[in-house]
Amino acid sequence: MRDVTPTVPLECSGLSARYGPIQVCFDVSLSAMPGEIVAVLGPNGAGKSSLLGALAGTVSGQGEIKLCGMNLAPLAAHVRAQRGLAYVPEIRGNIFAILSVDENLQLALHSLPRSERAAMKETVFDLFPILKSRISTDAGMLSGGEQQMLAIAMAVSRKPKALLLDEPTQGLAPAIFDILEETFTKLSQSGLPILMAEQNISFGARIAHHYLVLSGGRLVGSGEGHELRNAGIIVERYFPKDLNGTEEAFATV
Ligand SMILES: Nc1ncnc2c1ncn2[C@@H]1O[C@H](COP(=O)(O)OP(=O)(O)OP(=O)(O)O)[C@@H](O)[C@H]1O
Repeated sequence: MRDVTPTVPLECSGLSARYGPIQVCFDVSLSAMPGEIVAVLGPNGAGKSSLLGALAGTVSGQGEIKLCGMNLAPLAAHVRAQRGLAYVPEIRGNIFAILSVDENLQLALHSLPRSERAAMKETVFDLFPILKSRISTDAGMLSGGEQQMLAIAMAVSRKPKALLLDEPTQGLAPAIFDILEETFTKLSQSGLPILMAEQNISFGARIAHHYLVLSGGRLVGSGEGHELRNAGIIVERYFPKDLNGTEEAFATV
């Protein structure tokens, strides 16, 4: 009989991450289905960025990583990106400050067939109209929110199969959160799975279908996105001994 099990877009199991001899993530297993937004929550130093880096290939890792059934684990970071795993690092690390918005977008669009580039450019301008009005501005001159929009636009321009977002709201004004919420919701409705590291539980509550909690590099909890509406309960449940410090570490704008 034919196997009709749907292919999971993004999954990993037994994933570790390390910096030289120091291991910082341990035995992490997770998955994101089509159109799902999965938030990875945890305070500073929990290992969220390291986990995303191990998935993207920018941090040394061991374990199984699959993208639509393809084994990514042996592949270098740039090949994982070519295969369709898009990664927006913390602090907009994928944009080039001395290049204009247009030049940055051209770099990302280069991975598409020439015939698809103009339509994709319009798609990203539909997502972020402000970028169209800043087309000739150097990326380094954009506001933090605009830089984040450009970083996401570049990742999306490559028509990825899954999107990794590292703390997309970090350092941004709450007004930008609305734009990001709308964008991530639209992307997920188009079927794109999103794995998002986030310290801001309230932002997670606005968009995540599921959440995972990382502490000390280990997954210690998980649940449905709607549970995040009560951030206090999440903090108390997973970090009861360090409530004050953790409340600060978890922003709840
Ligand atoms: N380049 C590095 N070299 C050595 N250790 C690192 C490096 N980057 C992070 N670490 C350590 O790895 C652990 C996990 O850090 P990581 O940045 O992944 O956590 P995080 O949950 O993303 O925190 P934050 O929200 O502050 O970014 C921490 O103990 C951190 O000090």
